[in-house]
Amino acid sequence: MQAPMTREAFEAALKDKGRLYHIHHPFHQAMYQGKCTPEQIQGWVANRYYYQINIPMKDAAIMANCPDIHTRRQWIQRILDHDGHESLGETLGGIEAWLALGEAVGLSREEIIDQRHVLPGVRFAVDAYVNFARRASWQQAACSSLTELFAPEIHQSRLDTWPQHYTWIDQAGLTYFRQRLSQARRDVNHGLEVTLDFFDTAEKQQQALEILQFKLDILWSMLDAMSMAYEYKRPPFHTVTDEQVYHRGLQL
Ligand SMILES: O=C(O)c1cc(C(=O)O)c2c(n1)C(=O)C(=O)c1cc(C(=O)O)[nH]c1-2
Repeated sequence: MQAPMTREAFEAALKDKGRLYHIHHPFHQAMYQGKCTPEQIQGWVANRYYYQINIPMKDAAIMANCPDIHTRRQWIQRILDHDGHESLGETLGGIEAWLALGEAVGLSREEIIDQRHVLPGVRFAVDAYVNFARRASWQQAACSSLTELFAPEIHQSRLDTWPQHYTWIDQAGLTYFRQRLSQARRDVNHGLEVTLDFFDTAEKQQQALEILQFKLDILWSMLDAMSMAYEYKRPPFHTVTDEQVYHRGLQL
């Protein structure tokens, strides 16, 4: 039987996955180089809204599968961060902050909330994440959140480059990215502890790396769908119609 990696080597192997983070996707690279059109930025914000609103449902699914009171007491903070709560004081709930970002880039709240711009490929990728969290053990689902190891850098790159490249965007709208810097660091410390404790055999460690890859695939696939629509001008059904005919989520 193969010996497990040491805790340090396992952590390093997880962090090495950062090479495949969506910060390296051409859509994001163009964004940081100031090459995105207003339509592309708007498309990205409208589509990412679907990710934002599903994160608290994903976290609620993790909590529903978690019998440990101590973990739940900590995990619930993630839901409050996104949904907003009086205890957060001046801090805006993440979903509300994302809507403010949407307005800052020229979208109406209505067109964000009704999901008319959400591409099917983005929807399927995000849904795969939520469904995974429903089916997996809470430790496996916690592991899938570890892309947040790499998220502070991506939020910072928006704060560093947007004001200079996209002067048409009201800077007050960037609050979401500022708030996530500290929230992501706190979340990931907890997620990492859970992962390093739970995945304690060579086999389990490989599974953890595969779970993290699954999540990296989700993030990359979302941007692939956005590239097709907003960069290559090939949104779904473009050979047939100019209308955004795609469904807005089935309420079953
Ligand atoms: O803007 C980004 O590129 C980005 C990436 C990720 C991520 O790596 O999953 C998250 C976020 N943002 C984010 O804002 C966020 O709240 C968040 C929660 C989670 C998660 O998996 O629980 N990921 C992310």
